[in-house]
Amino acid sequence: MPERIEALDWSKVGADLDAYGCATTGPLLTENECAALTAIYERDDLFRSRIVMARHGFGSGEYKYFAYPLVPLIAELRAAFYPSLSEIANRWNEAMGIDVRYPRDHADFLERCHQSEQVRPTPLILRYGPGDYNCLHQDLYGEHVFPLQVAILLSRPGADFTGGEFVLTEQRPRMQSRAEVVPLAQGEGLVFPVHHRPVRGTRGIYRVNMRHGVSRLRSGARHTVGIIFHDAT
Ligand SMILES: O=C(O)CCC(=O)C(=O)O
Ligand SMILES: [Fe+2]
Repeated sequence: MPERIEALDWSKVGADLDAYGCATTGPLLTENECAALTAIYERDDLFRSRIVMARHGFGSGEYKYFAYPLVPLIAELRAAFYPSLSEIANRWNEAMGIDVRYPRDHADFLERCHQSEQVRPTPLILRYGPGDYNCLHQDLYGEHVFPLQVAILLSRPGADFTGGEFVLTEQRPRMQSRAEVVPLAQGEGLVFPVHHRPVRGTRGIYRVNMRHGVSRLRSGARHTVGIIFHDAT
């Protein structure tokens, strides 16, 4: 996994995040890995909790948070993505005048979370069926926030499901909001901001507020894995 993630075009990921507020990875997980992750959704022993989205007004569908120790593939993805993302996160914080900096090693950042009682793992698998959707939201779970996250589509668009597009919105200060719909292939990842990002305007750099969600599934079943780098209270 570290080799696969190091081999991504990180300068393009950074440039796409700066320009559009998100970046696709291209093929990341194999069909077999996607199928294996989809299948473990049924393994309740691997998860710490199950959320039925409609009960909380989050949309329709459900998700489960992995328990520690994370299954190896998820642990590897989380640790391998983090170092390159931490560079982008630090550059963004500098641009936005935020003095938080992120260590190079995910274990060191988790230590910071754990010292503030953010100890519960946040990686998750989401499952949507016909008519399900995920309302626009931000994955904030406490004081400590790592500002970028990754979602990987496990299902095959057009074959396993239709509809269910990944949607990002950005709310710009005193301007109308902009939406981005991101087509993903099975096994492809998307890097996007948790809550805000810097945008260069005519009068310098400003902060735009970001939300993400999923449009209504027209048919079939859609599974996604979400990798969030801060832990939860
Ligand atoms: O199902 C999706 O594509 C969105 C998942 C999500 O909200 C997340 O990964 O944080
Ligand atoms: Fe999310």
